[in-house]
Amino acid sequence: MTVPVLPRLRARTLEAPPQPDLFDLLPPDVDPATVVSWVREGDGLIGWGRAAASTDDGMPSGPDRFTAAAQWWADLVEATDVVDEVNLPGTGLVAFGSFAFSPDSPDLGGLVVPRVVAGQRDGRAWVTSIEALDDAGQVSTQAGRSHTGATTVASGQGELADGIRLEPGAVAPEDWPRVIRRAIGRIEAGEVDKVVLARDVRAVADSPIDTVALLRRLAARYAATWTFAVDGLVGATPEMLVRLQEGRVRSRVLAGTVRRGGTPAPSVTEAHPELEDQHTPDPRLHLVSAAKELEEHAFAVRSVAEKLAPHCESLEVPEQPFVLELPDVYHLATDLSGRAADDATSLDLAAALHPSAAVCGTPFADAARLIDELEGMDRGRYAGPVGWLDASGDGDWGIALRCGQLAADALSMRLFAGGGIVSASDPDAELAETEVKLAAMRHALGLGS
Ligand SMILES: C=C(O[C@H]1C=CC=C(C(=O)O)[C@@H]1O)C(=O)O
Repeated sequence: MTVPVLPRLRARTLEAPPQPDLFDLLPPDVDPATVVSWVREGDGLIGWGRAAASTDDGMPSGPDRFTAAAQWWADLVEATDVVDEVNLPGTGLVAFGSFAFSPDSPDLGGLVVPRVVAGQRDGRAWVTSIEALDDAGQVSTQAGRSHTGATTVASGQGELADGIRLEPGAVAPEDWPRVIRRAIGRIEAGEVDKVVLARDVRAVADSPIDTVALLRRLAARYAATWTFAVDGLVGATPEMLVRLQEGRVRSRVLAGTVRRGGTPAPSVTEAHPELEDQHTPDPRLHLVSAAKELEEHAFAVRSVAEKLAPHCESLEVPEQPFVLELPDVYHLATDLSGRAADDATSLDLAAALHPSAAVCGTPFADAARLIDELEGMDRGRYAGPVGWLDASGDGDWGIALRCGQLAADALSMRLFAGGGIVSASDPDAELAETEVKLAAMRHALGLGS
């Protein structure tokens, strides 16, 4: 057995002036492959450089990927000297992470600690520099070369590669309705109640695709989502798997989608009196009244509530969903909140919740098997947890949706989109739903929405 030798780190957090745009702090010569992000409506965390990564230390694979990363983090926290003048969630030592959807994926993901993290929330801002120490407890020469000048305004960034084109992924779009029909057959045969199926599309470029350009475009158009980047996985997710901050637990569950501008059904529920004008061609009407959408949503909420409840002393689960408005789609959404009852970290909670019915299905083991059989691809870290945690265990973990995975040479990117399939699903509408969910990444790549 190889015992990983952890680096000794020193993390120092200082208060800093708030920034109109966190991405402006990225140094002009930043290595885009190291850029990490978790930003929503201007607040959040970004980072660059690499002080440590769980994958550098030989993490075990498969179902152990979360516990192995959690242990690595606990050991690293123990071995790090921290000076924190701000003391908020996200200050001091922070790791960003993303994890594979499936334990069988070759790309299992893990945690990464940047050299510099800049953060802001509610008018307070800070910069944390993280340096490796040598045996004598001095900053090592290599770490000394890291970027700490977080007030440098980045210039010359944000250029998109020319000539980006889209190519079919594992399943061609015209074949997708046939895959959905097979899934519906299996649902009707009683194998599963719901399965979430996803497809990929390849974006190919003539010159490297710039992570920072993608982030800036996503943050500008999808400000109400969490704009993320970890190890080349870049996107803007509207779904918060779990947030743990100062003992408070929250989760935003999404399931049930309609295109903005789609045709509504002519009925309404009491939960949305503002939609009572039945002559308004409002697609939200369809969302709040269609049995298919409500059923799909209820599956997803139940799966999160059941897994969160053992970790909470109280958990509020609203009876009715609300409609979340995004630039391209409306979603049915439910926000759950509670008080933590144990010492589970945000990463432990994310591991307990993954995979939720919003990305897998119910019952989950059968749905996972069906995904494997029908999708014909490895999801990689799409639909897995993505986010950050600090030394106290507080953190945010979203579900990696509306995203793409950059290839190591940055000359191509796999884009992903999926949807929940229940017995009442319409195969052609499901294809259209994946197309509209791909709009975020098409926009980020400068291909229109
Ligand atoms: C699987 C995806 O969306 C999930 C999240 C929100 C709504 C969903 C739906 O309505 O099917 C999906 O469960 C995706 O965006 O790739």
